[in-house]
Amino acid sequence: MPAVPTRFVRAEDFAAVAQAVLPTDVWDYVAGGAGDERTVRANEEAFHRLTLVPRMLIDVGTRTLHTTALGVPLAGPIGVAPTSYHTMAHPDGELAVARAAGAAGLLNIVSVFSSTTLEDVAKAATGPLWFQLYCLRDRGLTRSLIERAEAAGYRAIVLGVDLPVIGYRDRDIRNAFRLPPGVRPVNLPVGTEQDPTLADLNAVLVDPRLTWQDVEWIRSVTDLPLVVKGIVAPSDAERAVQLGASGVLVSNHGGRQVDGSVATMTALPDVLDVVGGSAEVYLDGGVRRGTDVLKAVATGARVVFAGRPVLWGLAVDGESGVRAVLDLYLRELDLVMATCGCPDVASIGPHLLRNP
Ligand SMILES: Cc1cc2nc3c(=O)[nH]c(=O)nc-3n(C[C@H](O)[C@H](O)[C@H](O)COP(=O)(O)O)c2cc1C
Ligand SMILES: CC(C)CC(=O)C(=O)O
Repeated sequence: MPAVPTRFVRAEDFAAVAQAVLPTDVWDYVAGGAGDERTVRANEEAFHRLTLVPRMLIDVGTRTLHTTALGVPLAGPIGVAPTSYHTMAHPDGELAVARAAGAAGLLNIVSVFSSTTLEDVAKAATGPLWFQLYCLRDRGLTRSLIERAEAAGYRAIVLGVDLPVIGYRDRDIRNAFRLPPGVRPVNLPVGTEQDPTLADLNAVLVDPRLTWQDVEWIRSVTDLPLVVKGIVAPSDAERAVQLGASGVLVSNHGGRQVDGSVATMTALPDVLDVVGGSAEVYLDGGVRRGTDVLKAVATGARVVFAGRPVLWGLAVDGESGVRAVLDLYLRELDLVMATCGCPDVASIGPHLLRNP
């Protein structure tokens, strides 16, 4: 692994520099959440509340972080959460993120609201990709996106179910946030002439009438494995798995949808109790440190994902900035595994948690 540049010793060191280089409204869009941003903070605080009980005198001379997600080999149990419109943060946008994730050997979930076509992202990628879909009002278009993702080599469909509408985001409302010039949802047939707010643009495209029947429909139109993203209720997780989901991504959208929503690390154990035996369970929200990754994996998450930190790295230095952020997670995880007595991911378990 490359040496850590001393200026950036933790993922959050990238945030301050990203804030300085991004226009204020773009920074607010990335950093912000719904309402008072209590859930944005709660996601991180839930990690802080969990304490570890490291184990000693276990041979950790040879360590591996390798794991799999739905059979896909990965260099570690940390991946890139889907986030929209990467060219807002850096001109190389999604291509830089795909190259960095591929070089690190980590899973990259690409948003349907990418500012580079899903085909171009797939061409640039050297590692595994999953495609995150919102079900659109136009079902023909929704289906064609799934077919395009299949043809381009994406290995799973990640259906986002927590965004029937964009949440009440104070910062974006104050800024009347619009996409910057030249940044467009290029996977979708949206004209370049309009200039609506992001929330209005979204309302035209995404279907707020989505129900479980539509999950069944999406399941039926693809052979790719289905992951349902945006679930915190165990009963929702159960239903998703009953309808054929291979994985559940426990997420509150980084606190961007429902202020006051339960923190994802608080929700995770209950979801695992219900579906942990029959599906893979992933988590995102507030993962900032290798210790956070360890705590989520110890609780039972297969892979965890980072959203904002990847955008910080992208804004700071394109592909190498993203690579540096991902390497920090891997480096921190490697060291915390060693110091907790875990030579591999399989040996990370609930015995490491004080109050699992
Ligand atoms: C700027 C931004 C854009 C996002 N866009 C999407 C998106 O297009 N699709 C999606 O499923 N989730 C989206 N998310 C949510 C992330 O996938 C993820 O759930 C969240 O960022 C994880 O929390 P973290 O940022 O604390 O790591 C977005 C998040 C941010 C910060
Ligand atoms: C374009 C938006 C719907 C992307 C998103 O999910 C978000 O901003 O949280």
